[in-house]
Amino acid sequence: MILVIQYSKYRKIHEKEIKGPFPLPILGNLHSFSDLPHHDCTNYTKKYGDVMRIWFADLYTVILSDANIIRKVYVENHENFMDRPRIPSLKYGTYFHGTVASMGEDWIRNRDVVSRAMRKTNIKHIYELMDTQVDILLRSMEKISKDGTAFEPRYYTTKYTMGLMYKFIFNEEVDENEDINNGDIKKLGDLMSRIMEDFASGSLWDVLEITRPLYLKYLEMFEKAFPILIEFFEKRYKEHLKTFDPESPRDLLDTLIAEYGGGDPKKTTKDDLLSIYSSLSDFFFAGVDTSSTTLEYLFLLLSNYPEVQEKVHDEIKTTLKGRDRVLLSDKASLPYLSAVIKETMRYRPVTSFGLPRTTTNDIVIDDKYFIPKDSQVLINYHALSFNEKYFPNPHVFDPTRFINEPNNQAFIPWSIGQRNCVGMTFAQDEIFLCIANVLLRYRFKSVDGKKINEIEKYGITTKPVDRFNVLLEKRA
Ligand code: HEM
Repeated sequence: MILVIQYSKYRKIHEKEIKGPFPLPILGNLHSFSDLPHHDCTNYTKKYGDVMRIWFADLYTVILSDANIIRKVYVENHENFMDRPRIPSLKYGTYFHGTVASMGEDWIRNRDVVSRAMRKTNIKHIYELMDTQVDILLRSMEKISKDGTAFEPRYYTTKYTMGLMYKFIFNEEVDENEDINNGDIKKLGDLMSRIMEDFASGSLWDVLEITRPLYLKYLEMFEKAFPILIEFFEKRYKEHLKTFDPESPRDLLDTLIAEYGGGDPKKTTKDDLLSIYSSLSDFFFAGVDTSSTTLEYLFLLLSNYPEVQEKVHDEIKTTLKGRDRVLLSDKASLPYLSAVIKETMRYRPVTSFGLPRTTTNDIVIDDKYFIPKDSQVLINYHALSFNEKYFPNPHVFDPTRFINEPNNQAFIPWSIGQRNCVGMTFAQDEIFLCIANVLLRYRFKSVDGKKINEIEKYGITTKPVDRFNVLLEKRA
């Protein structure tokens, strides 16, 4: 009986149905995935094309690997694709509030609030925060290079982006000597990973209909990560209210307080509070690991390609004409560095499938592809990055491709359209300021003189599979 129900689901649904591999009952196509599912999907494109269908157990999923189609879907048909799939883990991890998880009118309002909040949190102030964090990182590097010990990029790039986010969100300092592998920061990171892991990297329980009632019951009874996170944010919310001045917001939390009721218990609803707490959680979730992993890959690839590292150092040195600090205003004068950052993000995209979207109505895209209502839609960043049509010789790490074509329309690591990454400029600036100032002062290389393993490990953010160290050499 189950088999009949399962297979009736897989029947042909439209003459313009999207092609994909043959599914099995219950698991759909999940059985065919290895521990690098984004690579598996890239391989499937050879047979099924740049728009294909995969059954994630019971969830009909459309995977896009072509920049023109992605534009047609995410920009031209934004309204039909702006929501996120209503999967159980997202429900119990966010109560569908905040920026990442809200839908429809709620999302439109929240996105507007958050975008204004980011603009209002005085831009100059944000740059000063970034500068301070760069200083902290450079002091750690100075000490490590003097001691002659090895430098672990993952630890220090995470400390850099986490320190920045703490200050940006709560106006709180992360102590320079604090070990982020312990204490409050570790607790916060673990909670957020638990909440977002299933949503961002996929979980069988979320997509199996047969076990859904049990799974929902389980989450209702035992999933306590989001309530604990709420307590963490609520404590800071109350602290902020004691000294809150709507005329001079100190941080993101202040600007969200001002936007959602100004802290007045009569004006601030329960929903408003959830929107504030969930938005704070989103910024930690979406803004820490993504940027730190991009920086980690920069350390890895520049160690593996020393000629690129020397060239980019020379460009910075020549441009600065004796100054000892790279400023954001130097960005336009450093095209090779910009190209290196872009090529790193192309060669090793940190979000394998971006964040999932869903369809509000049946739709035919480009007169070719039928996408049914309630499908999950993903971008395969790996396939897009290695699509020869847009990036010739894609398996070669070659920053000059972005010198020749700085505005390559297929380079969209922050997604596109109205629901793209709200932290894009923030991320671009923090990555640029950090790596430029490091490269000005240090040469780095692998510890054993061999190439560092470039293979990635799939996850919420896709990181280098091995933690690695580099040796630092202070430049004259
Ligand atoms: C290398 C760094 C980053 C990359 C590659 C990246 C990429 C992305 C992508 C692909 C999405 C999904 C957009 C979609 O649904 O189409 C996204 C969403 C988002 N990102 Fe980023 N991101 C980065 C850094 C940041 C930073 C630093 C912040 C915060 C300051 C941030 C905040 C967000 C938020 C809040 C969303 C949800 C937007 C919404 O649903 O409206 N991201 N990001």
